[in-house]
Amino acid sequence: MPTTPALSSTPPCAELHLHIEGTLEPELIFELAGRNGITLPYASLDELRARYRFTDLQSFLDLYYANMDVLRTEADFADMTRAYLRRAAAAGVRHVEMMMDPQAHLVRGIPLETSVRGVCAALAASEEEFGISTALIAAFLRDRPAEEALDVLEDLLAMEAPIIGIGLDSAEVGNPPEAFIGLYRRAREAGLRTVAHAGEEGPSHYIEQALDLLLVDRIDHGIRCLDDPELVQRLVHEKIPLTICPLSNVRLQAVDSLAAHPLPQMLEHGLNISVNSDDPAYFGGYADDNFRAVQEAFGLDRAQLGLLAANSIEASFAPPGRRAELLHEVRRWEAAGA
Ligand code: HPA
Ligand SMILES: [Zn+2]
Repeated sequence: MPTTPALSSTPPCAELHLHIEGTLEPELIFELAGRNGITLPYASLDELRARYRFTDLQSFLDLYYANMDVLRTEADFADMTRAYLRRAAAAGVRHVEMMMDPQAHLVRGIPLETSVRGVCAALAASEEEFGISTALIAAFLRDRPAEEALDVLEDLLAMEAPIIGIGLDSAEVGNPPEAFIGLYRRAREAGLRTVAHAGEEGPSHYIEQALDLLLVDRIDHGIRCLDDPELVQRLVHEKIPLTICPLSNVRLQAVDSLAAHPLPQMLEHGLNISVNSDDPAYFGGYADDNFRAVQEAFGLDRAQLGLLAANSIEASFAPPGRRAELLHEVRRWEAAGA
């Protein structure tokens, strides 16, 4: 008798909250350091891995920015991106909207062209190589001056960088969205989509600011919305997608434990939430690991996992035809388990 292929236990999905620099695995850090003649401040993989214990967002960002130093050439950026796409394909990711942090490279003396061209070279081959459709989001660092962000956006537009939108990331508390109104206005004028991290560590009113002042299409994280029931109702009513990163929230101690993660309440409220990996090399897993973690922690059934996956596709900026195709794949996945 022919054997039927094993059904994947996690659904096909779109990954909407992914920092490409956060996919730099320890092995690749050492490989790129060797290739570029860089002496790392760690003698071994184990010594590096021992640093992956975080107490909050900043403790992670310190290591995240330090490790980026190994990214020097277009090929380095392309290799990192290709490694992510390969792993994401195995995780069931069928479409990715990837953030990159151009400023984090510019401040190290890496030209915009180098980082953007390197990432884009891998993205351009992604559909054919991995079956993953892609879009690129330029994320701006909220702990650096807004004028600098605007200059970088102008440079990205001038070089016709193939970006679909902009985002806002880095240290949240004390860096509210309001400083970036001009940046987001310019992005909208240029026809770009907009997202922003809000309510990861920062208060719920940063989420309101991102909506009211930056007019974002999506909120990255947003878990702190539960502190404000009226805001939750608004997010439901206005169908604002929130890109949730469960393992990230645990590792950065934004929640006390996975069991204490608000994902079930968010589903119950009817929020459009999706499951994402954020910085998978640092937080203990890719999209499939995040799906498995919440499935086990909350006993989610196939329909609930399918809903999370369908949310990710509906919240994506993929063209309607691609969205329809991917939603069909999710329905097939759901039905295969019935
Ligand atoms: O999880 C994150 N939060 C904020 N900024 C970031 N930049 C990379 N990852 C993150
Ligand atoms: Zn993030």
